Amino acid sequence: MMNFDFTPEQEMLRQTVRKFVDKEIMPYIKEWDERGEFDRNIFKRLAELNLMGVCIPETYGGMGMDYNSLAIVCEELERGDTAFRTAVSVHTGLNSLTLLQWGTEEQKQKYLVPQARGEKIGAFGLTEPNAGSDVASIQTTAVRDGDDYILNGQKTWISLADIADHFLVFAYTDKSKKHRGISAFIIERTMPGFSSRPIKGKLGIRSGNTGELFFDNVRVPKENLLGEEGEGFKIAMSALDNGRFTVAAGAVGLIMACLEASVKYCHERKTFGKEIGRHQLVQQMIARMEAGLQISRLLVYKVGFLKNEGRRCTRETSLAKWIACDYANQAADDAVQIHGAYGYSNEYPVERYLRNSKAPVIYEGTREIHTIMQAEYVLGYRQDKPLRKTLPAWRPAEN
Ligand SMILES: CCCCCCCC(=O)SCCNC(=O)CCNC(=O)[C@H](O)C(C)(C)COP(=O)(O)OP(=O)(O)OC[C@H]1O[C@@H](n2cnc3c(N)ncnc32)[C@H](O)[C@@H]1OP(=O)(O)O
Repeated sequence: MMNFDFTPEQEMLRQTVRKFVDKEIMPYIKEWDERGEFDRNIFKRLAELNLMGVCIPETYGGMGMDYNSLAIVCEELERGDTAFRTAVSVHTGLNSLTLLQWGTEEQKQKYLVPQARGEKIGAFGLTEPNAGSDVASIQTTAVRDGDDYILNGQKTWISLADIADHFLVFAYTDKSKKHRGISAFIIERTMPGFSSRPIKGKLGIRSGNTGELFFDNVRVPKENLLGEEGEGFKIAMSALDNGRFTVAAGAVGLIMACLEASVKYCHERKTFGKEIGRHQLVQQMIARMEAGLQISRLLVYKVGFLKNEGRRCTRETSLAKWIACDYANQAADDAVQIHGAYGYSNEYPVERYLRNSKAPVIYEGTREIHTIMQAEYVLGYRQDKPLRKTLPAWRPAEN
């Protein structure tokens, strides 16, 4: 059965996040963006609003809502700013859901529960200076030493690098096995030999924290191996399935923001004796934004639906991520164009939208990676195999 209605709980959730964004992000975002600093208080507030583990089961400290509720949170947050949605994507999408899927009961109790409650922040360390799209090229190593592993290497472009308490980190335990020799580890910031530093001078998502991680003989107990040795590549990819879903949902929010600002400006600004909204080439841009919004939303909620059913949806997620981020990038470009010269200044928010819209087209699989994946699926070169551990289907809480 298909149902496009939101539940009263989902509507309430949307209103909660929207109110939070309007009151606690919008008035300050220009200043945070200019300063290029992440406001740590945001996480505290998100935790107070129970938004740090929306779709994590209540038994693990979350709200127990469905996967589309997470999409709603991401949409509304990115309507405020891409950086804050990115933070939630990393904390919940890439980290917490991966712990839920692959973690042992002990790991869930120790790491997932405090993350879902918002007491601790989680992040994800995969990309390296010489390994972005080509994940199997990572050089970080983890060598077994008694009951521990010794990690050495470096990660870059890590969201929340200087903020997170826990990181999922990917390293080779056996280089000879190629991608099947990568393993996943839970690393704590306090482990000796771990350090981080911020990356400065970003085009966009300036109010977010992005940085590098360094592992200098970090001793990690074997209990912190996530999944089995050699399962790291699959764990990273399944984490990206969750992360990309939230990125796509966020892109929907960015299109909403572009439309909101553009519609307002279309009614305010007059040229040739009429509101600019009356000019057909401006209308074309507005129509393209609306089409992008509706198409992207359908793709995102379909992924949420499949996730609720407990079905693997790598293919659908990749499509949603690619299309929604491309539309958001186009919508931001159109929004600046509609605002003309004013769109080029930070007097209006649309220049920030354009700068921000570029990151999601690059991170969590570039536009090019997703284009290739889609072609490979259609041509029959790529098939999704069943996984040893799957993300649990969503079940409504019993009263
Ligand atoms: C802009 C400023 C901020 C920048 C921030 C940057 C930080 C980030 O974005 S974080 C991560 C970004 N990185 C990515 O998104 C990586 C992009 N690359 C990919 O997605 C993949 O490597 C991709 C699609 C190219 C495929 O790689 P490829 O080497 O062909 O692997 P592939 O053959 O498909 O799969 C290898 C194995 O993994 C399994 N696998 C593939 N996908 C999945 C999945 N989704 N779930 C589980 N297992 C999977 C396969 O079944 C296969 O298993 P087996 O070993 O049993 O055969």
